[in-house]
Amino acid sequence: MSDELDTIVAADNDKYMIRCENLVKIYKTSDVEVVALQGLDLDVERGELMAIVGNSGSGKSTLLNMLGGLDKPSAGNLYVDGKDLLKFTDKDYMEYKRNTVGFVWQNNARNLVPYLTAVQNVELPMLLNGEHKRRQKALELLDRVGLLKRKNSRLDQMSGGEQQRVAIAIALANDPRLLLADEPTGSVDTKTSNMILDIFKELNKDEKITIVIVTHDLKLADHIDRVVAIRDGRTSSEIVRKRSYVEELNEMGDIVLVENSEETAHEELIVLDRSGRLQLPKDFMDALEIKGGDKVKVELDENGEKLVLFRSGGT
Ligand SMILES: Nc1ncnc2c1ncn2[C@@H]1O[C@H](COP(=O)(O)OP(=O)(O)OP(=O)(O)O)[C@@H](O)[C@H]1O
Repeated sequence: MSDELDTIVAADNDKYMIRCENLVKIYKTSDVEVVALQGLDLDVERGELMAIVGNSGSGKSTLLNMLGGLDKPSAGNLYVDGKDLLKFTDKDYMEYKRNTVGFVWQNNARNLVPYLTAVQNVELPMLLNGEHKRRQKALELLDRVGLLKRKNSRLDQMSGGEQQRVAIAIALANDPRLLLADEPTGSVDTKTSNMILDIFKELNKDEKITIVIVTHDLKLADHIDRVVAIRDGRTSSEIVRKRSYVEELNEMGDIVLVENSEETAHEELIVLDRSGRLQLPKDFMDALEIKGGDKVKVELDENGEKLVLFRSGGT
């Protein structure tokens, strides 16, 4: 690649917090190979708060593990914060996990030490990083997740939702630019789930942290501007929250017409991959009574504006 092209590509990659191009992950066990990601494309802009949804086994956790630097892709390109993860050495990965990315797991046992207090739990990663002023920062982080009053409670004396908020404080201890959350509301009630989402929204707005949430919780996804669906290890569709007219007016001027406008609509879009391939949503396939491997006919309508798809043999 020429120096000039190199610079352009680097600048382009730098615009995004995450760029996945044709990302492939193959797990090899003694006798089988599982293709968990089969050429996934995904761009996430800096400062975005977005969600990834998909059925069990579609590759969500695999993707999150790649983004978190916990596992290496088998092929494709993966840039996070302008860094090319496929070129990472073990040392680069260690620094990346220490400085760039924070992780909130669904399973608290992975985040937390039950016999330590909330504040001790938050201090722990800073201790490992040799950070000074740990206590003060840990208290600030607990305050940010609304748990300052519970600072001296042992984790096993706290509810699941409170533990999850401590887990968020821990994930923030290294000032990550990217926060990854795997089913963060998986085991909590609706009220707690809303509270956790509010914390993410505040962090995203105030601290400009890019946040990627993997979730099965469609109610949670309803409150997020961009939701990307993964099917069979590929990006299949994208749901974008359309801003309401009232919301746009609210943002334009100093007259607040409506305090809290929830009247927004979501629009589902199918994502074309970089080669122009698309994955049809399952309900469309069911409606046309077609399945994978069938042949279909694709035509443009008379104005050349719309794509029309026919079942093979149909008209
Ligand atoms: N370490 C591994 N070794 C072998 N196969 C794996 C491994 N991890 C994941 N897989 C396989 O890769 C595919 C994608 O799994 P993944 O866990 O990413 O899906 P998921 O969408 O996160 O599912 P869930 O919602 O159930 O967590 C599955 O077929 C799974 O069995």
